Amino acid sequence: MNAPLREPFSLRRRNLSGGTKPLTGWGFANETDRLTDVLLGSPANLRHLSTSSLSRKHLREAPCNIQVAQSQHAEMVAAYEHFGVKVHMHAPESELPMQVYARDSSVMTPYGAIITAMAQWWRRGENYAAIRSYEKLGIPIYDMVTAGTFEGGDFNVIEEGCVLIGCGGARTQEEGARQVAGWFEAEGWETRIAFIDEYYVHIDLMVVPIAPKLTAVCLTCTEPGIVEWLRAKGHEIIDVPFQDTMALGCNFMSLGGDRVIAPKSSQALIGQLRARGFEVADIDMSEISKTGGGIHCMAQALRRDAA
Ligand SMILES: NC(=O)NCCC[C@H](N)C(=O)O
Repeated sequence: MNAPLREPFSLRRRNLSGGTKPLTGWGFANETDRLTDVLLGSPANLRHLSTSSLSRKHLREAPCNIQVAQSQHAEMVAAYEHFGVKVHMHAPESELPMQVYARDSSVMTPYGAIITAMAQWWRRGENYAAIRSYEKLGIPIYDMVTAGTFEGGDFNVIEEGCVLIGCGGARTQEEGARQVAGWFEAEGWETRIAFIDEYYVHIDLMVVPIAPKLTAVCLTCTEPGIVEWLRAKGHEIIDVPFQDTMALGCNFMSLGGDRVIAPKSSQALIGQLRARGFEVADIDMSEISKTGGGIHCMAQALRRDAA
């Protein structure tokens, strides 16, 4: 495999009128291409905070055992390494209790990274830490969200040149969603905004790509219009039951090449994937997910190679 080609780091690589050139050494066209490099966050400073209805429920009933959560995260890291994926880590900062959710503070695109605009004050510093991470990695910034808030779990590349943007209001605001959509429309992409209830936090709780034209969706909570749109594009859908979805069971990571890292509790999804011949690394994420996110929320794909 060729080493990523270096291009000078910059804070705005985006061509303002569109037509930005894709990076050569980083990024990806499809969320289902072969993952070679992933950016993760350390759980060293993880705290179980009242961040969403989902995390609050566990705070009330049985708060997260942080040590167990950290060992579950280590198992997830080992799974990436087992599959030959190079793991890059944000430098942990003690002031950032949710840095483990590396999906949200930035978004990797074919043109460079977007620095998002976190909604909750205790996560805002993650955006600055992410700029430092990309500088260290030598990955230029495509642009930074300036119109309201936008979180990376709401940027969902459905297929090459097509993005579904979640907008629940509390995390990603419509202003932020429309700013990002506008950038990608200028690049010639198809964009679609999915308005979701803030209870679900981000769109990647309920819609996650598995393989080309194969997408996991929680049909119970996803707008029928979004499901029809996916089907009209020829996507086959694996339905993830509502209860599993609320336990982050639809929040897994496609590694490409029919390989997936998924939470052990998501038995219906795992059964369907194995029946189709997928290799699934199933990891017990039950403790760490009490803090409100899953495997997809914890990962930012930095590079994927097309088959
Ligand atoms: N993409 C995601 O859904 N991320 C999960 C973030 C969980 C974190 N506790 C939060 O509420 O911000």
